[in-house]
Amino acid sequence: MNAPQAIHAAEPSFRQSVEMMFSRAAALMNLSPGLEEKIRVCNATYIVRFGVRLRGGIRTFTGYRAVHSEHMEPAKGGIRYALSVDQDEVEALAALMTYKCALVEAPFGGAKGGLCIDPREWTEEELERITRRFAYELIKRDLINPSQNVPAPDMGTSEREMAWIADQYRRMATTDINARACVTGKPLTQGGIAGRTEATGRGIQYALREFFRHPDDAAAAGLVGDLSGKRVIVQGLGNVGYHAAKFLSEQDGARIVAVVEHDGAILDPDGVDIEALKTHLAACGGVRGYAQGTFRADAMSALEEPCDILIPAALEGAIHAGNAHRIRANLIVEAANGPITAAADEQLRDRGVVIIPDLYANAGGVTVSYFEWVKNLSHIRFGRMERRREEARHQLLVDELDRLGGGAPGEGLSAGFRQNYLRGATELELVRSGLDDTMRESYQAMREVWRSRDDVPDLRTAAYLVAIDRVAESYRAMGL
Ligand SMILES: NC(=O)c1ccc[n+]([C@@H]2O[C@H](COP(=O)([O-])OP(=O)(O)OC[C@H]3O[C@@H](n4cnc5c(N)ncnc54)[C@H](O)[C@@H]3O)[C@@H](O)[C@H]2O)c1
Repeated sequence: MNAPQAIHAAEPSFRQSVEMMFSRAAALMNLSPGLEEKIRVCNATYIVRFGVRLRGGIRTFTGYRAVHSEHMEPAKGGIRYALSVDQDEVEALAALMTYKCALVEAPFGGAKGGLCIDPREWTEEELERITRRFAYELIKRDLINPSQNVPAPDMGTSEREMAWIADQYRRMATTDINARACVTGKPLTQGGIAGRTEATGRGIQYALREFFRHPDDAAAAGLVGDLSGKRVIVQGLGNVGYHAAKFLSEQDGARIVAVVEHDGAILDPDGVDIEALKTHLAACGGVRGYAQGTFRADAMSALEEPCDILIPAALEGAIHAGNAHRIRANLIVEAANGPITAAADEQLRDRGVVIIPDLYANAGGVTVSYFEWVKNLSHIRFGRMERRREEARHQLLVDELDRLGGGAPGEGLSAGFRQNYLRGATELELVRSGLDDTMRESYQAMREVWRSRDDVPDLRTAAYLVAIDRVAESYRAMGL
């Protein structure tokens, strides 16, 4: 993985940037200073250095697991493999997980982990040994545990690493009947759920559809109509960027006019063929050499091309004080975590660019992870099954989802999800409808605050207000 080129040298760190966004919203609330600080700071970060015997001798790696909040347990958040990983980064990402889960009402605290490693340097067999060793360190300290701390994939990791982690946990916690729920984003054969791999990109699609269902919101960005024909630039054709670009171009008629990757950008005003480029990327390790469109070696400058919608889906700090004034998109959807620094955020807002914030935009992953976790804990298939025999257990699962969602039976699930569940939809249909409902409802909650309060300047502040209020309420209710 490339070291990030982002976060402008003169700007605050990623964690400070998240804290600034938090504080901007908190200033509009009546939190006691003590409670505000309690919510803002990261509870604990575990740092481990471990050696693994690999080709060329013993290599030492540094890994992290930050737990930002435990107002609900388990704490939830991905594990990242990248050279950018450090304490500041995992704490920023863990904080975002707290607020994200609160916004989409996934009943979790916030966590994040990472290993400072370039996964491309190692063979699959070596990566398995490194991953199992890292998992061992975290499992020993209950930093991977179905009821306390549940990782998922993030940048540089996928269902493959999650399967190794789940297996490592199963071997170490042999009597834990809920072992499969120790990690989400697993392969289907290992207790995963249909639609998890695509979930974050799918969530971006649902978020954008919901945005364009509100002509006033689109107008605020100077846009009309729906997604059809909109020019889109995507940065990062990994899990999130690929699925978002694929769904938007194949199902909504959007035109992907540029894809920005670590080794350059492909520009094509007629629309990049996402499948073909993805195949090239997988085979060649980059976009250089792709036959269609125009290749540009200065990848970052491609973010500044004119477009309707910019989707940064790679690293934090991609849009910073040094390039924000050159961004020509009307609407930016933060598929990555923290792709816009606090300083750039203000510049863009002053210029009338609308930003759909990370807390909301990329919450599809954790939403479907929540479904997977519940499926693992309930030990029944999630979706179509033999109705009569399973009916009672179905009802139990529906009630349990309601309860975990914070409501009495019948209150916590949206009507669409409940209806699909009870008609015996397939797992994939169920996951997609549950995700769609979540993205719609969370948008409404955020929008309501944005539109109803003069002192709330943008969707990001609104998202933080909703999230902080829910976390504060949880702390107030349980006592500190
Ligand atoms: N995977 C998820 O479910 C999920 C959920 C929520 C948020 N996110 C966030 O989305 C972002 C991407 O995660 P992912 O899972 O898609 O990662 P990934 O590892 O699958 O893909 C990242 C992509 O970005 C590219 N990239 C790396 N450096 C780059 C650079 N300098 N310029 C342009 N492209 C570059 C990589 O080549 C790769 O194609 C991260 O910020 C992550 O935290 C991921």
